[in-house]
Amino acid sequence: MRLASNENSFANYCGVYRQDLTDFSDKEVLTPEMPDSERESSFSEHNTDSSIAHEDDTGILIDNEIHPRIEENPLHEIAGTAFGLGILLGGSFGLLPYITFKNFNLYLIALALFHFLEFYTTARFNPGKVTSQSFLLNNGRGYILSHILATLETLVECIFFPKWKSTTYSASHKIIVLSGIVLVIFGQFIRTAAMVTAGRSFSHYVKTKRNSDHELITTGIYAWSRHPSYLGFFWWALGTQMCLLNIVSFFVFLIILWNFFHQRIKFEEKFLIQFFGEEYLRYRRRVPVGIPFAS
Ligand SMILES: C[S@@+](CC[C@H](N)C(=O)[O-])C[C@H]1O[C@@H](n2cnc3c(N)ncnc32)[C@H](O)[C@@H]1O
Repeated sequence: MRLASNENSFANYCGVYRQDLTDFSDKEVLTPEMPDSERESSFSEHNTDSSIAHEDDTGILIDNEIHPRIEENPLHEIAGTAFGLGILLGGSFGLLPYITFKNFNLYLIALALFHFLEFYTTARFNPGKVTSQSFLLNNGRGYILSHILATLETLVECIFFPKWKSTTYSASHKIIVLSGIVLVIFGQFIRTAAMVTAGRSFSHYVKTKRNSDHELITTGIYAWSRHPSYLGFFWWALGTQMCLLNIVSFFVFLIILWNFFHQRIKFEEKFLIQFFGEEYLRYRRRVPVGIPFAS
């Protein structure tokens, strides 16, 4: 007999509202990687029970730890989003020869790839939790505003300070851009590796109740950093701004992200200590986060 989880019941996404990170109420918080997006689902009583059998109309028992729930995965929406990201990726590649400041194309490629991989990795390694929201495009106002700021800064500086955005870089420009590209690749790798390693223990929500399939992960990339997906996102985001030579956005991203992850880690670890007790405390003493001075 197969088991089903209602963790991602459709209702979870219907009542999204903001929550202070210090409010440790009996809810689950969406994992947006930027501030202003501390939303949580109005989880119902189903939210942590992964051992409820679920029968479909034909009487077949469905294991929702393994199979995505169709009502949370509108296929037309997923196909449309994937198509849009593909167009962004392909268009940015295709226009490379025609754009003077090619770094912007690289930024769009990194962005398209990041959001595609969020969904793909969840679908592949954590299918019971995949939903159309797993692209993480709806990652909060702060996230969207930050990328709008980055795009505006790029445009404004391309128009008014073309030398700063020149493609014939000075040595310092070259070092900044190359370091940015390395950070984007490194950050994406760490982020995806974390999602693959954590598998079903990973969720785009901070769990405030332990699921039956939630195990403490301390191996692989989690042996090096205890919050590798946050670490990866942090460096990825800063890397994009270095690649764009965006000074203002770089510092805005740095301040916002550092504050956010500092708070988020404290919040998340309170629950991890509740779930895993001494085992987590020992792990916390042994393994650093990797984001400088964060928790
Ligand atoms: C978006 S994931 C982020 C995981 C981790 N903070 C990271 O950066 O890789 C959030 C969920 O992962 C869970 N989590 C965090 N660290 C974990 C670990 N070492 N083992 C298992 N689950 C973990 C938390 O309970 C939370 O529900």
